Amino acid sequence: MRTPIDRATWRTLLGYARPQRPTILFGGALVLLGGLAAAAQPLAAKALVDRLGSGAGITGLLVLLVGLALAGAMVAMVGDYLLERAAESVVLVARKRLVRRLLSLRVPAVQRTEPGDLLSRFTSDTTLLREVCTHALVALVTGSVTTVVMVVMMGVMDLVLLGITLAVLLVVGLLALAGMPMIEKASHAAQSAVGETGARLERVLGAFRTVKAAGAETREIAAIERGAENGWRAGVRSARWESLVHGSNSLAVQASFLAVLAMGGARVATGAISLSTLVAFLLFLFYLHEPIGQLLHAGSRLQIGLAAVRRLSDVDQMQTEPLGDGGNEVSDEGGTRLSFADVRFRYAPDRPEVLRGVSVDIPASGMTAFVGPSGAGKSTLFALVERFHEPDSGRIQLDGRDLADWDLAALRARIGYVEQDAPLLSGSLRENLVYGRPDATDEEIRDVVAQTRLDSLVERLPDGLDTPVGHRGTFLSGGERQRVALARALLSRPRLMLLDEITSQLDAANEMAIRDVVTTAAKTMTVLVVAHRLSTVMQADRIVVLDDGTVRATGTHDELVLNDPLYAEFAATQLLTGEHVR
Ligand SMILES: Nc1ncnc2c1ncn2[C@@H]1O[C@H](COP(=O)(O)OP(=O)(O)OP(=O)(O)O)[C@@H](O)[C@H]1O
Repeated sequence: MRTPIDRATWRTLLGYARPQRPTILFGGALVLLGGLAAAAQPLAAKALVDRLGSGAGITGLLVLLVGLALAGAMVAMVGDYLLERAAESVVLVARKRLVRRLLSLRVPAVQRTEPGDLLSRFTSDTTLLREVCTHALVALVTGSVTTVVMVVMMGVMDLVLLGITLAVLLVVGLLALAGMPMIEKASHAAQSAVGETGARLERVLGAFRTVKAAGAETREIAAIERGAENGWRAGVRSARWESLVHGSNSLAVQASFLAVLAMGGARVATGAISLSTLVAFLLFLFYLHEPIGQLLHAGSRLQIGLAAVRRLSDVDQMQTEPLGDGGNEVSDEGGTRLSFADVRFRYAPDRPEVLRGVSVDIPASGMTAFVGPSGAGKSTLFALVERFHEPDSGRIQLDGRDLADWDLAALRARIGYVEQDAPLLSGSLRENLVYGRPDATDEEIRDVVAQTRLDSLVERLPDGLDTPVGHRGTFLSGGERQRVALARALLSRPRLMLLDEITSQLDAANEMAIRDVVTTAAKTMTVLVVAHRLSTVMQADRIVVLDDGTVRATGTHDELVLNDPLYAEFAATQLLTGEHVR
């Protein structure tokens, strides 16, 4: 039963093939020509038998037969190459389209997915389009045309024998039609299982040390094997239906061959048809095997392709945003004003409200520290400024303009963001440093490396700045990662700097140095820090105390200690320090 979704899937499938239309049409025409050349062979054979009977010369005909066979094969070969080429191009276009789509996804959309599953769509599902968009589509056309031509020829030979043939073929056709949707369903299940296994594997490799430390290898292997077995089962189910559909072709041709042989023999005996007609008819029947096989194969491949298109189209349904276009915009314009007015936000409708009416104005210069208990919503505020998420209500304004009115790339280009845990990207230290500003000069790099006290690390590394940092920066210590992340943000010279607990893993000497760097930075840009250390908090020009999604108080450390007993207690008991609260 075809539904509108199926039609949409079909349209998408054809959309993948559309850019390759000229090559597919030309290649398909050549393949069709090759097929027709093969179809003409029985006619030449019939003439040969007739001439043999009448004792006439057959050399010319033989040359024609050989010529036909050779020309047909050559033309089909070129056509095949063109289709293969188009097939590769289809995969390339599908991958380019998908990668643009994936990188355009909004943060919450990606957070709801499993990266491993998205990866399998890129690597595995696009490959399945290869054959489907070209060979299968062409085979559908060439198979149909060749079948029709052959059937007409066979009708010209003898209508009775054609009637017998068609009756047998009808049975096969019905069988095949019944099997097709099953192939699509099983193939979709097989691909989904590949995605699930990929996701599970990504989970393990992403937290490999945790898996090892927990001794969970055997459990994880079992889970991944179960997923792989599910994929195998679905693949076997698909293979079963495919063999049934393909096998029915041989069955049909053989059954009709026998029926035509018996009936044809009787008709030759009664003189209703000549022997050469029977031979030609049987040859047609024999050749018919090929286009029908093509049709059935194309049909089943198309089902597999439709399943892949469905999985690729899932990504099209996910929320996207405009792409960033380069890196940070270096600015010497100074800081930027930021204000939150009654901002409310929850991560999902079924989640509790994280921000419950946050209002605060942050002037264009100096350092503002956000403090508060774990889960108060500090990092969430930063995520809203970066527009990773949109507030449910209220307004956030940058330089007096609603964030929603900013061009997203321009907005993010003004912000330097060092997230909690400071994850790095695999690649060299240099690549990580210039990630937000690929055009940074060596001198600028040297400068931030010195500021963030990374120079001694660079000296120690075997290839200096060009030493790889490992997946997510695992070759570096937590404190080094934090300093690299800060250096990266500083190099971008943003107007607004968001620093989320960037000193949590630093020793006292490094922390002091970094604090000085941040204080200096706060002279030329707006710096917002989430801080758990009293020393950082005391350095701030103003402190915003967040508690349970609301602003409890704002002021300097001294003001707050005097006016807000809860802050005083919090500073004394919860901020990490050896220092005493004045
Ligand atoms: N992506 C997310 N999806 C759903 N809930 C989330 C998500 N991120 C954070 N939360 C929840 O939102 C609340 C606020 O988290 P947030 O990270 O903003 O707190 P925080 O004040 O920065 O805490 P910490 O000091 O521990 O970093 C927490 O209860 C957290 O569980």
